[in-house]
Amino acid sequence: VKRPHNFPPGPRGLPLVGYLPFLSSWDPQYPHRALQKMSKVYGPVTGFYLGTSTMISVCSHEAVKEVMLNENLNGRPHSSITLARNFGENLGIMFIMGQFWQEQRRFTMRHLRDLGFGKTSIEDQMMGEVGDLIKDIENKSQSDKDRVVDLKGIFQVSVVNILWAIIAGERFRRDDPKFQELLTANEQVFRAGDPVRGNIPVPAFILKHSRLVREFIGVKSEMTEPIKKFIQSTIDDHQLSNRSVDEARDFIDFYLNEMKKQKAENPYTTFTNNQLVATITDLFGAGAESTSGSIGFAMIHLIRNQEVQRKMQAELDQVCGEYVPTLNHRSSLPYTEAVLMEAQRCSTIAPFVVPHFAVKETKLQGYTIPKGSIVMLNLDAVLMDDEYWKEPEVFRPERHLNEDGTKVIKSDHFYPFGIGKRMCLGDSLAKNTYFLFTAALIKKFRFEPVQNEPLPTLDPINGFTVGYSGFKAVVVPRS
Ligand code: HEM
Repeated sequence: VKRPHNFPPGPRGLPLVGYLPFLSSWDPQYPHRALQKMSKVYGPVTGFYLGTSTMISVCSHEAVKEVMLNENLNGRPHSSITLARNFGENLGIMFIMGQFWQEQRRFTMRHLRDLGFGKTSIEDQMMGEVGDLIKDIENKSQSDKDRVVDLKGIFQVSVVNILWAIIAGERFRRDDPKFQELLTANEQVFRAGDPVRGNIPVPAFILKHSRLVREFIGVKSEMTEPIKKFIQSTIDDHQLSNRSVDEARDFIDFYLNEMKKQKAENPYTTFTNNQLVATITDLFGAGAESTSGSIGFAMIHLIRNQEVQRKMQAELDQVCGEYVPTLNHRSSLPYTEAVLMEAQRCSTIAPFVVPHFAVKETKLQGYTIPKGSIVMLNLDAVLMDDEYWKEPEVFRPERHLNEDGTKVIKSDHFYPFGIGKRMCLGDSLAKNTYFLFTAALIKKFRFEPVQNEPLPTLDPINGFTVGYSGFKAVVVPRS
């Protein structure tokens, strides 16, 4: 395949399929590590063909940052997976671009913020969910003679309940089977996807008729059907209640009002029912998996590092006394903050961020990036870069603290939520949720490894984002 002038260095592939058949030879298990190994040979910006698409793999802090801040690289590829998920159209927020994206993202962010994203106004509600989770774990620990608790999937309900209250004004019972089904379906969609192959633009008819191709790129979009149906029925209920802007109590109410207003004024409006369904599918998907995954990985790190757990408990006891940690305590808990940061650094749940796309020909680290290239940002490479982080594989919260441990150091190499205009839209909610749950659990319980069993693994499970493996722990209430 002839490469464009000044294209980044990289391996050559075969006609039609490009480098696709050889990619996994670099690392058969983890695509993000395969591309990191490739960058050691070709440099931090590597270019190759995947199918007929030009693919740019970006593996250094300087280059990743340059992409995130370059508006010409702020598009998203239109993959067959997202089309299959969203009524055959490009909808939602995560996978759209241009003016449509700007308009929808701005509206969504404004209202989610007003409704409590990152605000203490919803803290009571969050603390209610924290309390329920603590009770659930307490009961499970009490009912086992060795106090062993299975912590698989246990954080998801709590996290989604907070998000769902903002979106739809409702919460679920922890044991509601219908809700559990939705969460399982969501998890399956995320775990099935191949983060690199999933971007190849396979024609819809091939995707529809070939199970082999679907499996190869990890399409389980049929699993989003129950989620979409559930979202639609929630929207229908809101339509019936027909609350005006003054009575609006959640995101769906605000969106329906905007739809009504725009329908009367603007024949080309982008505010439609399907767009609302797709936006909520994005928020539900992005919010449920990522935040509960971050809590899960942090808990595994803390079980594997008992000394760190004890130090965190000592700080929590000293600062919060008998109380469960609140957002007000947060700035007085530098060690706890450093533990949370270190878990996000060692086990980022988005090793590939979300794929970016060149909307125009542009330059990156001096190379020419052709219009239409898919740009894979390797956040894991940034957070594990041994030239910046000393012994990056070692879990060491102190690296985020000043010498006497009283202040958190903000490094410009640490951006688990991305930077620039495509940055995570839920970061403020995610940070608060991640802090309140992890800190409360460590304050209330001691988590220990189960005797005679291997330690819970940190090896991530692949997918569009990566997940943690379910794990068990001995959970002992602290007095
Ligand atoms: C610990 C939890 C989370 C992490 C680590 C995380 C991380 C990220 C990252 C790295 C990106 C991509 C940035 C880029 O493309 O350059 C992203 C995008 C996004 N995130 Fe998050 N996220 C988290 C939680 C959430 C939550 C709770 C929500 C929603 C409620 C959310 C909604 C989104 C959306 C909608 C986008 C796409 C934004 C766009 O394309 O304009 N995320 N997130």
